[in-house]
Amino acid sequence: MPPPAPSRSAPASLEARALSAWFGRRKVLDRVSLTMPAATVTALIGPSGCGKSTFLRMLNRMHESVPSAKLAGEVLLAGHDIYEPGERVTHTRKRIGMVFQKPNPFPAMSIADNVTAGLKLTGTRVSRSAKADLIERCLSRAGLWDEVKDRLSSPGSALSGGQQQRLCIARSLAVEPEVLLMDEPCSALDPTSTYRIEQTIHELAPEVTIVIVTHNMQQAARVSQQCAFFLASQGTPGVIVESGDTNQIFTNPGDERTADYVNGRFG
Ligand SMILES: Nc1ncnc2c1ncn2[C@@H]1O[C@H](COP(=O)(O)OP(=O)(O)OP(=O)(O)O)[C@@H](O)[C@H]1O
Repeated sequence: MPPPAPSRSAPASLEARALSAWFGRRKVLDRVSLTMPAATVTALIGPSGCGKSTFLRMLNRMHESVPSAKLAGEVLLAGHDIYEPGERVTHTRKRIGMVFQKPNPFPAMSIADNVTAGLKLTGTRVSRSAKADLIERCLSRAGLWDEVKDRLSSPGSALSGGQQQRLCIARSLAVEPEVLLMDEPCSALDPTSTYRIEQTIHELAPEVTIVIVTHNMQQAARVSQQCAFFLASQGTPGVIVESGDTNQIFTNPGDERTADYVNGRFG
């Protein structure tokens, strides 16, 4: 059994207000607004190139790390704009974690050290005695503890792709984020590993607000409570055509383009 220590952070709401994005002079998103309620899973869906990843990367200030990138608009985390002057990027990234498409554990670092790797980067102090508990708790929350508890000092590279992705989730959880962003976290994984990650998302959802980009419509339907459909038609910047309850988006969407996309008629 994992240690009983509860999560120190509570899930927070996230709200994008009129977010626009540019790469150089090219505008790729136009005034996109979306509320992502606390403790829910929001799936971002839409054809390739419509701006889903760019939108996701603006939610924790990763977009601005691209030299040519610009943005306008606001992102409210629990009501406060993360882009307000004086807001520190490291503080935002601690509160809003990210899991990428390709699992990226530190290959030579042990499984245990991978879990705690983010603590130093974000300036989070944990006593030596609390560290072991934290490692067990995060690996348990990421659904990996039972598979690795007897080999915590093995390198991260010794794990399968799906296990590596769950290790990355554990690493994100170690700094107790209030929101977890996931950019196609299963696209490099086999169906069994995908199923295991989806289970992990289900288990985490009450404790962490999750926003996930996925190309897999079945996955969006399985894991999310809310869905936003992005589209960029004929070279115009991406917009959200429709967002709302996942069940409604899949069974009774309000826009014909949404119906065509979720039914596989394009994209
Ligand atoms: N670093 C970059 N420099 C220049 N243009 C970029 C960069 N990253 C993305 N773009 C462009 O911005 C637009 C949106 O890309 P983005 O990756 O956000 O779309 P997406 O919907 O996530 O696509 P996919 O589903 O294929 O991952 C695309 O036209 C893309 O070519």
